Amino acid sequence: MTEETAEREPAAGPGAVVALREVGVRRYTTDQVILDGVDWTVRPGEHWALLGANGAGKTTLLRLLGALMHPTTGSVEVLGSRLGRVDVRELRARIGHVTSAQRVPQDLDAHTVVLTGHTGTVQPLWRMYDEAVRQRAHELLAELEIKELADRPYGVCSGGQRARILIARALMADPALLLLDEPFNALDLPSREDLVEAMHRLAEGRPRLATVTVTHHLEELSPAVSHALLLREGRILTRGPVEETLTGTWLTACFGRPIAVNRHEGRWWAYSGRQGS
Ligand SMILES: Nc1ncnc2c1ncn2[C@@H]1O[C@H](COP(=O)(O)OP(=O)(O)OP(=O)(O)O)[C@@H](O)[C@H]1O
Repeated sequence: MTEETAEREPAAGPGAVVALREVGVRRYTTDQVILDGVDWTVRPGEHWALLGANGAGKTTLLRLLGALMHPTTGSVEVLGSRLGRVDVRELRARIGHVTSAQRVPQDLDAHTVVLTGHTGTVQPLWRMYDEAVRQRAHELLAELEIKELADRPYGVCSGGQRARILIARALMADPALLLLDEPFNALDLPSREDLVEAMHRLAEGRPRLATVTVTHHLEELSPAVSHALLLREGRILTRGPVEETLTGTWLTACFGRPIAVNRHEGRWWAYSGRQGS
């Protein structure tokens, strides 16, 4: 099995949330190839898991989707706008991007952090938040089941609570595309399960929302995850419906060691046997 087994992507057609064609990213300083030949379409209502070993290019791919960088070669279309031909600030405002790189003043309370999602700012712009906007922030906290955190400083919230606050913040713009870069990082088991459940509910309540989640662990995927893209050394190994892509064979190829995969009631788990056993 080689990279060439990733068949060519059919034309995206109108209405695609994301359409990447022959995308390459290269570092000019070192000439390092970070992404190469990436063809990918995400459609409304699809929920993608983005998997690959450390350094495979997952975060870079997510940054392209978030209009935070441009490709070196190929074309990136997000929400109908082609990068390079559009005001990226306007485009970014329509994309929800949850990443640990998000700067959040630690003394802001959770409700205010969510409000900053309305303006896409680090600090609150109070004159921009009317009663309806404030109410919406409360509703999103309630939807993520953290309404009791409204007045709590972000800095004292736990990792799982922060993840949900940042998701609520990202949803303030009512995005058609939600990007999540390792949202489960460092969560304990109950927090992980709460977040998996929250992601599931979110998907069910928003039939046209598309999501892309970078993760290292299949256990973190909600039953709503419909598709997966597996990256290896900057190239797509395989992409498509989870039934076809989240298999022991593909994950073994992706991570370079034997991996067995199981699924039960929509949830996944994976483990690696001893080499050669
Ligand atoms: N700004 C940069 N300057 C130099 N190299 C970079 C830069 N950004 C990414 N890279 C390199 O590109 C490769 C892919 O990085 P990326 O962060 O996209 O991988 P990843 O799959 O998200 O990894 P991880 O699972 O470890 O987070 C790595 O080798 C990384 O060192």
